[in-house]
Amino acid sequence: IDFKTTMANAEFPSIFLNASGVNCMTVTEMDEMINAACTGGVVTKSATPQQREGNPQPRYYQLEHGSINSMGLPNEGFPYYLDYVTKEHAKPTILSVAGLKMSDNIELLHKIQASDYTGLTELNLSCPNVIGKPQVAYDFEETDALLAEIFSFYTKPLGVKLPPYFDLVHFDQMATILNKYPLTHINTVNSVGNGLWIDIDTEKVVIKPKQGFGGLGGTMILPTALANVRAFRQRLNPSIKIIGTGGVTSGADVFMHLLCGADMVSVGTALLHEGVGIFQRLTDELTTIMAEKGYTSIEDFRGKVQDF
Ligand SMILES: O=C(O)c1[nH]c(=O)[nH]c(=O)c1I
Repeated sequence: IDFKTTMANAEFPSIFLNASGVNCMTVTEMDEMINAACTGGVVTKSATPQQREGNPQPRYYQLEHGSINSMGLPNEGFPYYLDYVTKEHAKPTILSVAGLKMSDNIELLHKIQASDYTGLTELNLSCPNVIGKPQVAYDFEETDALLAEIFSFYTKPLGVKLPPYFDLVHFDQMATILNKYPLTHINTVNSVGNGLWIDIDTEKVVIKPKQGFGGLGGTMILPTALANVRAFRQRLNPSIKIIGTGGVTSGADVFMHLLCGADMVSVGTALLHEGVGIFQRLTDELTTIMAEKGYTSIEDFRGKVQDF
């Protein structure tokens, strides 16, 4: 079965991507993603104007059913990633950017607009771990104003990375804003912000930054991720594609994201845990499920989850 898909001007040989932040910090990691079997391409670590060390360690911790992180946007800096994505690669790239303030985002997108890069860009509106900075995408007015400013000059393919929402009215309000703009895609969900975990032997939190508060990923956020994929698929213009992210560890999880309407699926926590071999496993497991059900194409079931 062929899992290739197209978003904007990019043909992805597979529906699978890394979740930004995992396996995408350096050229070595990004090349590994591109060269791995069954990947569609690579999403870069969210880039800030300058290189950043990020938060003090430990800043990532693997839990029994997922992960918690407060990385603090460590990255090699925008020029590093723009240079990488502007080069020729065997598969498409998505350049993720995350300003620390509105003017950063505008500045970064002006630079991409002026650059030779013609691929997809993803504006991360949902980093939960920059100390003192609220997530832009939880401020509807700011998000609307930012997108209005960006699309007054930006003409290249652009998507946004969204945090999870937990209120149906918020889905309505955010979708109404997003539908105003010629976005290529949304990527939903980012980590579930500001969870907390404790080691009861030491009675200490498990990560150092932010008194142990960090974004949650992995299996435990799959129901939240599925709800966000379905809610936005129901509300967004069909022209806006969806990368489903959150909680994927098996072919069955991929199948559920696709039933909710995802066009592509990205993997974070499980990729960090298993390595890039996971994409062959997810492909094999999804293929088995489809064969058992008599599906020959993803389009036979994508977005067709049934109400009870
Ligand atoms: O702490 C991070 O670097 C981070 N961590 C996340 O879980 N999501 C994000 O978008 C980011 I930029």
